[in-house]
Amino acid sequence: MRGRCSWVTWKLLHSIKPPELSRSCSGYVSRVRYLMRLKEDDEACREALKSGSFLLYNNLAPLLKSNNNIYKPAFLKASDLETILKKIGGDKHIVSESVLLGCNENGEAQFSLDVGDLDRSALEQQCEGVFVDLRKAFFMLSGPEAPIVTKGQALIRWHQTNGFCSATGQPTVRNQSGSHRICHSSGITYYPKMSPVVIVLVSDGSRCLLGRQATFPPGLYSALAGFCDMGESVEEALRREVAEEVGLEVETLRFSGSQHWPFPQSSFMVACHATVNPNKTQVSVDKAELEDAHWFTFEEMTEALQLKKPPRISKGEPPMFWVPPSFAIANQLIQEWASQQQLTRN
Ligand SMILES: NC(=O)c1ccc[n+]([C@@H]2O[C@H](COP(=O)([O-])OP(=O)(O)OC[C@H]3O[C@@H](n4cnc5c(N)ncnc54)[C@H](O)[C@@H]3O)[C@@H](O)[C@H]2O)c1
Ligand SMILES: [Mg+2]
Repeated sequence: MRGRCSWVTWKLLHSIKPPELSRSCSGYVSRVRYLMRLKEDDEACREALKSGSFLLYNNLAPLLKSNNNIYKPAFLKASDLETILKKIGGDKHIVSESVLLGCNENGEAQFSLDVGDLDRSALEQQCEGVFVDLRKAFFMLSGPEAPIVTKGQALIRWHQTNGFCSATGQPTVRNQSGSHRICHSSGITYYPKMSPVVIVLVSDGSRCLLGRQATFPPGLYSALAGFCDMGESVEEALRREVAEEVGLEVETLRFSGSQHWPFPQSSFMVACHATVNPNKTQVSVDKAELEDAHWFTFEEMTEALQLKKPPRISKGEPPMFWVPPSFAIANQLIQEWASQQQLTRN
């Protein structure tokens, strides 16, 4: 039986108008509710495709546009996309393969679309943009724009790799927004997935601990990170990862923030600060996981934070120490630690 509360909710959902028409809600609330509707209502989403904007990808590389060397994601209006597809001989129906990304400040739906089957350079020319590998794109985009670009890539990748039901082997079918896929044979609904990862900056009070994997670029050290095991809490995963990777026991931990991380598959990074007993700081590195880990001083960290790009490698010289750039949550942890140290030193 439908209770009063759910009936009211149902009425609300079905009377939602695009944000610009709904004056009673704050901009944010009306945008969220509009998106909520587009996610589940195929007809409304098909309608939004006609007036939305599109971020194109070529084999997962996003299209960026430069204005005076400032790069931005190159969102195209629906009508412009149609014109461009016509010019390069692309099928206009591929637009329906777009995945719903979000809703911009003007209340327009945003979509991501991989056009890997079309002529890359013809598209770049028509769109006056360039397809850039996502890792490189991170260095070219300003902070606030990076998340929508990674979200678009993550959703496209998820659809590309979830075309079949893992129980029956039958094809799965997406809804219009791409918010889920269903196997009609088993009835299983699949939703885009992220793996939870803890990332932790360990401090002994005056130094912080960073590690590097053998696959990292030369000289790069980062906060310790690890995937959560099934059934673990964030706190348990964090204690375990620190013990496994560097042989230390965490005494306290404090939540800092979180981030979606697209590499290599989508992870949900939960970032924390942790402390160890300053008398028990002897590191024993698990060489299967890390190539090296050691304690860094405040001065070393401050210097590394000044570098805004990966340093050049000079032949014969040892690689210069650097830390993840500002788009990585590891950088946020390091910045916070350095500010805290600065306060205690003043
Ligand atoms: N955004 C950032 O600032 C930042 C910084 C550091 C690391 N990271 C990311 O954190 C993630 C985890 O770090 P890590 O590599 O040290 O983890 P880790 O220490 O758990 O070691 C990785 C290993 O864990 C195993 N594993 C267990 N569950 C897994 C799963 N769901 N997916 C993949 N492998 C799984 C695999 O054997 C893999 O080789 C990496 O993807 C890395 O890119 C992000
Ligand atoms: Mg690790």
